[in-house]
Amino acid sequence: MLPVVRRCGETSLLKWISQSKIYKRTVQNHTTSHILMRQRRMKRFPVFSSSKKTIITRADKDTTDLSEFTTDRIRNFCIIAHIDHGKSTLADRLLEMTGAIAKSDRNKQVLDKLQVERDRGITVKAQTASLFYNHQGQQYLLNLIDTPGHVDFNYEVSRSISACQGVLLIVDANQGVQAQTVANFYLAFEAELTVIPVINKIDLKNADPERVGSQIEKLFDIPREECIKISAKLGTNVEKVLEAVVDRIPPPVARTDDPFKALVFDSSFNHYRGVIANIAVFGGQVRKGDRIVSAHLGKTYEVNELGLLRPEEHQTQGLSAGQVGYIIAGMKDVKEAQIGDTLYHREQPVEALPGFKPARAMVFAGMYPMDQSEYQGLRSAIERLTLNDSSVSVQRDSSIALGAGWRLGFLGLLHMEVFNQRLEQEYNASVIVTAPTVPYKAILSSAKLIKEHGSEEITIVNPVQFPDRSVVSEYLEPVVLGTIITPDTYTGKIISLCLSRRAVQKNMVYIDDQRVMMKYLFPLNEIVVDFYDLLKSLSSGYASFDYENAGYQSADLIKLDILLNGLPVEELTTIAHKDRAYTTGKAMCERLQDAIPRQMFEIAVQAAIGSKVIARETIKAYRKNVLAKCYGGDISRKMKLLKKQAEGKKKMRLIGRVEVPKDAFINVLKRDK
Ligand SMILES: Nc1nc2c(ncn2[C@@H]2O[C@H](COP(=O)(O)OP(=O)(O)OP(=O)(O)O)[C@@H](O)[C@H]2O)c(=O)[nH]1
Repeated sequence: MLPVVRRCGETSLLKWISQSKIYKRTVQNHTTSHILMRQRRMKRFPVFSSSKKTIITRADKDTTDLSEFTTDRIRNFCIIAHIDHGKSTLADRLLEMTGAIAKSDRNKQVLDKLQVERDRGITVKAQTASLFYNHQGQQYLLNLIDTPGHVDFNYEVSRSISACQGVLLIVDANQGVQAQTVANFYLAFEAELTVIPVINKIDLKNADPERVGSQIEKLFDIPREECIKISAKLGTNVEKVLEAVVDRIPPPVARTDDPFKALVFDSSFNHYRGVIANIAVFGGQVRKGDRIVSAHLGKTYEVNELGLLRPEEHQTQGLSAGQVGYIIAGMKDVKEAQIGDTLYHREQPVEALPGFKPARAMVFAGMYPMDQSEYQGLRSAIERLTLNDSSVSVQRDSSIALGAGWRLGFLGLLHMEVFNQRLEQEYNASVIVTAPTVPYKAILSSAKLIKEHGSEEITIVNPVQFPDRSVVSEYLEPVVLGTIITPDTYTGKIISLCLSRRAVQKNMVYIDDQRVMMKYLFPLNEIVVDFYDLLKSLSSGYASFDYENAGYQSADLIKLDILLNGLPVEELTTIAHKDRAYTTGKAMCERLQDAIPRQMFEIAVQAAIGSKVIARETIKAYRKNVLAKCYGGDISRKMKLLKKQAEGKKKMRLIGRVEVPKDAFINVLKRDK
């Protein structure tokens, strides 16, 4: 079916937005003019005068007393944007201008602290930094949270938003509004935060801030005059951003004379100091030596240390209502101070804050230690890392080939890779990761099974547990609503790509005279592995993509078994759409053929649906005589070679008589899509 393309003016675009799912979910009782009204209520902002003198000071380093910062002198905000639009660069510049970091640290992206962030050049973890800023003779405490841009780390953005009253929405002056700009805007909008649009990279040759300003006006109903045009790299107009933060973002609503109440919005584990919790104080105050309780476990702790993050830890005498900082209270176990927990004074219990909605895993994979003797070490590494990344779900699992391990749920494939890399870099733990799968569902028809599971509907996160067709009335696959924004020259190619992924077009509109926004309903399985890379390469990097959950749809699914000489290999079992069964099966057989060394007998590698074989490769017989290498009669050399061969065999998994090297086997698993 041919897509309907509309060039639309503001009214039709707004109409379209109002019909879209994201909009409905977000603003059921609002109209876009509410954004305007809300922004106008904060109407202390319209004039930006570059002649306004800004005095920037550095706070006293060691004896910081925050008592002068009553809530009206505090602003909490986060920086949100599409990937690479310059969040971290702007954050650096703000830190530099307010004296939190030295000028010599320019462009070092100090808030990207993790090794994985520096290696990949992306932010994966939200980072907090407190700035002292003198505006019109008044000293302000600004708490900034720099957030990741990639869709896989959206959970970080939504958590950060809960500690803020406003956001800086950064848009690249050349690329314009992109898919994650839209998604992040709605996250802020849903939380009723003040949005300050900032058009960045105006120094670029192809920058077109006017066009971007009109996109922002059309899509978000924010008057274009409210956009601040900056170059974070060169520092141009960044001062205006600081002024706008103070003028436009409302102070937090919190009272110092209420009982102490704080939300743990982030948490990490330090080997020597235990749990370090990042908190937003919603009421009252807390000081060193206070006895506080964690609502989650009901345990009492003594506050050993607290302070601001600037972005390094900077001890203070206390933290009070509206402030954001860190706290260390002798929590030694990762189960303490969970993200979303509420802290309060032992003598003044309060009702717990609502916390966070758990993240919904999009991709599941098995994770196993390389050797079972490393199981305990890996368990504690996973526990500590999930404290810092609470969007990962963990369930114990075991496999015949790989032993005891876990089934982990991630928000996407990049998230899975980053978690794996962090395990290696931060905990020195090397792991085996199995093929990723999306969470399918089945509606059971067998009364016996329904009784066993306690419900008609089951979720399948491990392909081995895929129930047979004979006991199922319907299989369901997860679907997502994808947003693609692209220059219109690439629409033809992108539509073909989407159709090849079983996607159904929902909408297509022009957001300006060259750029198109398309909405497609995708089976999640079709985009999880390589869709984003393909989209980028066929649009020369210009198209952007974001998606949100859109529930489940009925699907013709099958379980695909891989057999070695007739015996099924449990770990290679996958769930596939019926139309994809042959290509997936054939590709896996071919890879397995390459991965298994020849043995003394012929090996049949087969892909099968039930008892029906759909693809086959053969590994020819071969005799590997290690001793043939030994001419002469050196017995010690012969023994060494035999020992080496025996050690090699230990790393083999036996399937029937077939020896499969463990690592080769995993390589097949990893690339089964
Ligand atoms: N020319 C120019 N380049 C900029 C400007 N701001 C940022 N950049 C560059 O854009 C790239 C991305 O900047 P980042 O600050 O890492 O972007 P980000 O939004 O934090 O990226 P993620 O955290 O990965 O989403 C870097 O190469 C920056 O040097 C600017 O004002 N002008």
